[in-house]
Amino acid sequence: MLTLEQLRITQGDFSLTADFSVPQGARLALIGPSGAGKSTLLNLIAGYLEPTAGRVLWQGRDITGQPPGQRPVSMLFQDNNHFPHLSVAQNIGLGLRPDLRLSAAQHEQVAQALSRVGLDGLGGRKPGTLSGGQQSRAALARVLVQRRALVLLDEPFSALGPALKAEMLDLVAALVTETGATLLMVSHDPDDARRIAPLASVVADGTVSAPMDTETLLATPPAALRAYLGA
Ligand SMILES: Nc1ncnc2c1ncn2[C@@H]1O[C@H](COP(=O)(O)OP(=O)(O)OP(=O)(O)O)[C@@H](O)[C@H]1O
Repeated sequence: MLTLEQLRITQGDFSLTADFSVPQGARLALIGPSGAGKSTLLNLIAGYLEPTAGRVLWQGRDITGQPPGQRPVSMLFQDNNHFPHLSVAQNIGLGLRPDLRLSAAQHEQVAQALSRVGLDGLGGRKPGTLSGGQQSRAALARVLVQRRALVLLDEPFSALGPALKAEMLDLVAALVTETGATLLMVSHDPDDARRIAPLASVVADGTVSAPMDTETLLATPPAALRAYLGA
């Protein structure tokens, strides 16, 4: 279970609070207006930002003071954060060993991850030579080899067309189900939340609401979400 315990961050005029838990293996969408703090929340959980107050706990253990690399977290950003000068396989290998001195078993893990995301035979290519959808798959393969308990996605598929995005969301759902990982995903599109996340939280007015059933939330949105959805 991920617990955000009276978590608060203040950056200039902006302040965000969160106080709830997410069950292990859950898939949670974070929905809310631009600038409301969705990325900020993911960065707090990943350790790229420090809270002003409160704690982040994983399975009851306080991880608030841990550096990002030591947290049980994989994070995927909108730009897929590939290193352009490294091959696709090397980019995935970085998820296992930052110095890329992979053992035979780790090379095999990379090959298996490539295969699982449908990129068999493309490991030797540079990321820039892959299509947008293939780059997203490669980024997912890196998350997959890391086998971390918490997977954070910050609108990674927003540049893809609707059909490809739906395919990637289904792949993410399948992968996190296989590994038992807990997923938090930022999305601007309520249909993304419906497709992949049984639970959703609203990020608005300086607060992240406790997770609730996605369909119920979207059917009866609170005022802040109603304004955002344009309903
Ligand atoms: N270093 C900073 N100092 C002051 N304010 C900041 C700083 N960094 C971010 N902010 C503010 O924090 C708020 C939350 O930003 P964040 O990127 O988390 O929003 P978001 O919900 O992810 O937005 P979007 O949907 O547009 O990506 C914004 O209002 C932003 O201006």
